[in-house]
Amino acid sequence: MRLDQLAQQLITARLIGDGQTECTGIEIDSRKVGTGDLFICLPGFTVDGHDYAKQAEEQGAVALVVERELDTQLPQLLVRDSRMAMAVLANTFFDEPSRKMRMIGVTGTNGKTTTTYLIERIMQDHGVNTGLIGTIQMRYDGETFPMSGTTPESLGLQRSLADMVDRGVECCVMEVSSHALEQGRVKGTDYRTAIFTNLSQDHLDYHHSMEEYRAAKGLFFSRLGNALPADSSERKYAVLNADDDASAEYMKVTSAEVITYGVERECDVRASDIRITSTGTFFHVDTFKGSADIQLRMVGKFNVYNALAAITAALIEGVELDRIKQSLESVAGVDGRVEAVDAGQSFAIIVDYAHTPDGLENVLKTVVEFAEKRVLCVFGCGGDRDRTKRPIMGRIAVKYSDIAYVTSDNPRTEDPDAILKDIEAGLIEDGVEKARYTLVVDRAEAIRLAVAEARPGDVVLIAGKGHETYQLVGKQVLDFDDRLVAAEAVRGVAK
Ligand SMILES: CC(=O)N[C@H]1[C@@H](OP(=O)(O)OP(=O)(O)OC[C@H]2O[C@@H](n3ccc(=O)[nH]c3=O)[C@H](O)[C@@H]2O)O[C@H](CO)[C@@H](O)[C@@H]1O[C@H](C)C(=O)N[C@@H](C)C(=O)N[C@H](CCC(=O)O)C(=O)O
Ligand SMILES: Nc1ncnc2c1ncn2[C@@H]1O[C@H](COP(=O)(O)OP(=O)(O)OP(=O)(O)O)[C@@H](O)[C@H]1O
Ligand SMILES: N[C@H](CCC[C@H](N)C(=O)O)C(=O)O
Ligand SMILES: [Mg+2]
Repeated sequence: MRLDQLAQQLITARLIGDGQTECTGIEIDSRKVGTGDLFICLPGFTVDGHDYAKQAEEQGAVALVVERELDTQLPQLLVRDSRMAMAVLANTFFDEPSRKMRMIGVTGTNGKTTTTYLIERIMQDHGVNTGLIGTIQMRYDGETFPMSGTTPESLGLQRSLADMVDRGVECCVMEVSSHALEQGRVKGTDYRTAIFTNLSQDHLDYHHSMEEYRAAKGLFFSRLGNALPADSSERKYAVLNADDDASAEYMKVTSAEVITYGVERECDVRASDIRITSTGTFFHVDTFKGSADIQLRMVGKFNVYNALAAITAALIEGVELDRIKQSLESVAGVDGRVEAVDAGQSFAIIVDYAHTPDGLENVLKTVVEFAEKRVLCVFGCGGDRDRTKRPIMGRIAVKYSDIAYVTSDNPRTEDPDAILKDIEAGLIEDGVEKARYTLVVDRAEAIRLAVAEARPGDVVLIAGKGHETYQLVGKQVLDFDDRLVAAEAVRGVAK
């Protein structure tokens, strides 16, 4: 595509140099630039992409997108915000792929991955070729691709969506994080349905306050339908959790049709008669397309909410309720979410991805319900992330468990001991007795201690890392899988 054609999409951009330049690709990482690429200089959070323009040029870049004019022979497109420009350019370059599929996006603090997996299963079972993008992986057309975060940058996203279209994908269900919304990673992506799961504390390192965090998620609903031409008859849907107070605000800012789901409050898709056991969750659901009894194989009241969100999205897509029921009942679980580890031990071990105060409270409440005896909870808090959630999670862990093993969960560049101390601060403030918890920096050791302590009827809950197969320490990525470490610990104790 010619540079001046791309420039046309940005009315305030200033083109410096030859607009006839043909750009055969777009790139944001100088190390990946190839001949013919347009290199977009992003002022990052750690380094400035403008400093890599020279390297990009040496690797074959033919033009640049910049926020300040650089001293170079290459043609430049001068823009106010290159991250936002990237979203527009990528969407244009890849020919607006989101308009060629049915797009379903899921935002919220917890439950995004689970909800997307449920929707993917229902749509696939219904014969719709469906792609998925989220925390665990991206997958479509029988292939899986690793992910380094939850929602890709706009460039990677549009590239992947275009590939999905080329490979016959008809529907794409994806997680949309608050970081993504705030940074414009999904700008211009045309969603048919936007789902909200819930809002609770997380990421305050990035969003600073709950108000800012709530507003970031609100962008998903206020922008919904904005990409449509005025005369379009295409409908847009905001699927909101009636039991979460933030929904009232999102209802006000969206021009899409609102459909609500929930348990406690009056809503369009409502569950009742919820019964939780150690092997599954039963509920009755009344919808605008009939009623059903559903027996999930997944445990926890929170999974009823995830299922309700998935049911609503699938009803919008025209799937019949009894087909939805069949699909939901066939899902054994999501990788690393309330996943049982069975190494032949006489007590239960559960690995879960709860890494927020609300997530931890929910999973612990669930475990407490079916634990015959004690609950032993191994958990930590991520480094270089929201520090204010640490003492809160500490308090929650001791409130619901008999012994808490406070340990490391991706300390990243922070001092692991200091993170544990931040968690302990909440316990010291509350005067929690020392016998109720222990600080163990080494996560494998913490798991071994919990497993050695466990007796028949107890439950060991290992929270925070779920599907992750690594521990991030400093800049290193070390192999680590809670499920394997727990199974090894059981074998070690048995010896
Ligand atoms: C805070 C944040 O969102 N950071 C993202 C951002 O990093 P950054 O701005 O620091 O990038 P940078 O390293 O400064 O680089 C700036 C530019 O220079 C370029 N560069 C850099 C080095 C070089 O040699 N050559 C070069 O061209 C880079 O490619 C980039 O274009 O852009 C990077 C590249 O796209 C992302 O990988 C990175 O995510 C980091 C890893 C991250 O931790 N993000 C988290 C906070 C995040 O976004 N999480 C949410 C999930 C939240 C949830 O699930 O609840 C997510 O959606 O993933
Ligand atoms: N609807 C929900 N409400 C509250 N907690 C939930 C809900 N669904 C899942 N959880 C808890 O949160 C954890 C993470 O769930 P999931 O991976 O589906 O969320 P996510 O929003 O994708 O997380 P991330 O922001 O890291 O991508 C689960 O392991 C579970 O403990
Ligand atoms: N999407 C979340 C995942 C947290 C997972 C947890 N294991 C941690 O590293 O804190 C984040 O990037 O903040
Ligand atoms: Mg996720």
